[in-house]
Amino acid sequence: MHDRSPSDPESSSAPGTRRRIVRLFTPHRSALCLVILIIIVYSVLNAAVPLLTQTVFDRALFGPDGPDLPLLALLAGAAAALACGVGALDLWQTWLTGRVAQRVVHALRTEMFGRVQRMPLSFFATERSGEIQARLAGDTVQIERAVKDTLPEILSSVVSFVVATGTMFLLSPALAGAALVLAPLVLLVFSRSGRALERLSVAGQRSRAELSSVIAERLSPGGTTLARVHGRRGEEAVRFAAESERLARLEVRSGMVAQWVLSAGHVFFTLTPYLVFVAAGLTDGITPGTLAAFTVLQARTYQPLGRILQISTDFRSVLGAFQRVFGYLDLRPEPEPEPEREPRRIPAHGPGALTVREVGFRYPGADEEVRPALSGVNLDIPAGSATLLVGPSGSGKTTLGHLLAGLHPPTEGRVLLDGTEIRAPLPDRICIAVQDPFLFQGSVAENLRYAAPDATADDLVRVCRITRIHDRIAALPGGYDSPVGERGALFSGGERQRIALARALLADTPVLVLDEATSALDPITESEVVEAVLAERRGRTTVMITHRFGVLESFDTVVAMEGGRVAQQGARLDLLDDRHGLYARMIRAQTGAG
Ligand SMILES: Nc1ncnc2c1ncn2[C@@H]1O[C@H](COP(=O)(O)OP(=O)(O)OP(=O)(O)O)[C@@H](O)[C@H]1O
Repeated sequence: MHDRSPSDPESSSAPGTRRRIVRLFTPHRSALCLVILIIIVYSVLNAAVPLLTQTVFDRALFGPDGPDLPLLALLAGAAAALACGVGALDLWQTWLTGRVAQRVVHALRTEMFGRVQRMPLSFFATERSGEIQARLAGDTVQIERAVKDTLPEILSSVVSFVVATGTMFLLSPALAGAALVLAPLVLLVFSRSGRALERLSVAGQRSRAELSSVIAERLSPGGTTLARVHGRRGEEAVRFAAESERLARLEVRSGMVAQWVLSAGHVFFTLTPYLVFVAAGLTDGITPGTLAAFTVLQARTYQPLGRILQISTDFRSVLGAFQRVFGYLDLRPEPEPEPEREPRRIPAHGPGALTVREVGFRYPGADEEVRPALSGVNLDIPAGSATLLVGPSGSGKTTLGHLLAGLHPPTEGRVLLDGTEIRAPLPDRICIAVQDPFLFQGSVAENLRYAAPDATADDLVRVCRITRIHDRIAALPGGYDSPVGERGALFSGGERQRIALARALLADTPVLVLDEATSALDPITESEVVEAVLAERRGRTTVMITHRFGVLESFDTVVAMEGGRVAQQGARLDLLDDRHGLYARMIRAQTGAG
């Protein structure tokens, strides 16, 4: 059940991770040094509290001349001032660490987003659903908490431990020795259980990622419909419950290990005062105040010790989160297209001419034994022409359409627009409308204006009239401001396609590729829409990939593909005359003509 993501870390302790984390924080070193300084001062001020307690006991309450109330009042004032100082430092440190945490995580999040955004389309086809979400949202939150809460806590615990131990030795080395005699045993217990907790936490992290992946995929509209249609809701629920139970068992086990550590710590903590009392009995000159101060100080040694070991376990699981984040930062996105050095040359035959030369394409990771999706493709599509791209299923039409739109660079050969090579999408020059279009949560107008933010209301109406969707939108209570729902769920498949096609027209590019962009329409509406798109094309090169080409008569040229190659290319009527050619055979099969 646990599929690995292509960018999963091999292990949470791969070398280099710690160095990269340090580099991440280097720009914030002054803020972090200040945090360390504040924590030291804070801990030293905190350590003064037991000394005040000692003075309260030995001088103000049980001094040689009896209770000294003015001194008690003075000590109370000092305690209040200390508490205020400690509180102010705490605030300052929280603000500083919060700011560093937010800046680091913001930088990581935005860099990851940018990288993933620029990944080839094949990455999104193979990456587990929910994984991107888990890394960008989940892992970064874990890192943020570690920096904001855990890092100051570990620092203050170390300083508290050192200061408290130092104070104990200052007050009485003999009692300090007795108080710390069990410390090595505590260390041993904590480090053993720390390793067990780490293993459990890594397994828990995996299980949570799996759960979020199942939720994202199986509770999507498509996932739930599929489960209902095939009556698999029960199995889905069982699968989810099994993983959830696994996580629950892991959580119980790690809770038990943590509790075992706490209980062991409690035993040591209960025993230690008696060891100190025994040492006090054997040592001369120990006052009740010193003993009272020791009681407070002991808590300040064992508690931070426990926290340090507990937190170091959390830190090890944060290392895993860092590794997963670094895994995405190491992704190799598609290279950005090089900026043009010279202004684009408009060739004599006008803008929008497509040329395909000896193009081959193999999908990343595709088996070398299997034939490539495209091979040896040569095409000349004149500017302003209307071309039908047809062929059997799997013949490479969509792949070629994607190459024309610059969505994939070819693995062999070149695709050119007006003599310039296309290796990346050119939003001002080429637009593609696809079979399963994406509408985002928002209004119809917002979805349309994604292609042209400055489009006027009249522009929206114009393109929607061409794609025969205006009347439907206008009839809605909110008109063009009506919501489209999750992925356009408030519209039918054919309506979604028509809105998306209108959006593509609004981009007003010299080249438009329609990849089965009207496949969900009834044949009559489809031919109406396609004819209108062609009639309004005003010199736009239009390439249409379709299986239902029998009724489309306004196209001047046809390209017929078979097995990743161009089988036929020419004027539509000429290809119709070639009775044994692929196009004529497909037309006959479609229309049932003899
Ligand atoms: N993302 C992908 N990864 C690997 N192989 C792919 C991928 N997409 C398509 N292919 C393969 O490439 C070949 C061409 O597919 P393509 O989608 O271009 O065909 P098509 O002619 O558009 O088919 P259809 O008419 O069924 O839409 C097919 O063999 C297909 O299995």
